[in-house]
Amino acid sequence: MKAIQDLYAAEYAHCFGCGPRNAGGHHLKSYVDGDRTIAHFTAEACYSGGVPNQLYGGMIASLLDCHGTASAAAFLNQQRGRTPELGLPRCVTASLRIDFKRPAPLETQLTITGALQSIDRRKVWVALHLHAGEQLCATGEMLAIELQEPAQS
Ligand SMILES: CCCCCCCCCCCCCCCC(=O)SCCNC(=O)CCNC(=O)[C@H](O)C(C)(C)COP(=O)(O)OP(=O)(O)OC[C@H]1O[C@@H](n2cnc3c(N)ncnc32)[C@H](O)[C@@H]1OP(=O)(O)O
Repeated sequence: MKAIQDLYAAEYAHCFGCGPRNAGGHHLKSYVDGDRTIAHFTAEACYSGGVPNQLYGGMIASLLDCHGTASAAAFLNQQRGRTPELGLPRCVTASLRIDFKRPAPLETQLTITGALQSIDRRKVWVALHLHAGEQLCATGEMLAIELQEPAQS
């Protein structure tokens, strides 16, 4: 199965967190998994927060950010009855609220999931969870917005 990010058009595939065409990026890969989305990521030791073996919060935000917009694009596609191969809507983050519940460990596989909360035209609300094993480390609530097509001249 292809990752959602691998279906982004080439000109929109440069995101630092998940763009396949960003050689220096993190290349997060998100997948549709039934009625939710899922991604896995293992952070190297250099992404430490101030406390030993604690992942930097900005990296947690990055993971939720990229997984959330990919999820929003997939959920919009599903609502419209389109298959991803026909192209994905271009969704960006308008707002992202994060609760840091427990420290997330370094060099350990993390699991990020997304669930659709609601869709109102171009606006998609996604609930996000980040786990290390059974431990819930962070939750997020995202509003992603589909970009409008540029006006034709
Ligand atoms: C051309 C280049 C394209 C590139 C496309 C690539 C896409 C595929 C690759 C994705 C790769 C992964 C990406 C990782 C995730 C990021 O990191 S994305 C980067 C971080 N995010 C940004 O830079 C977004 C910056 N903000 C914006 O560009 C604009 O504010 C937005 C979000 C596009 C919205 O602008 P707009 O289209 O003019 O929409 P606007 O009319 O202001 O608002 C529409 C509706 O949303 C509501 N709304 C807007 N903002 C908010 C908010 N913050 N809170 C609540 N409601 C809001 C409005 O009230 C309005 O509601 P209604 O009146 O319709 O009920």
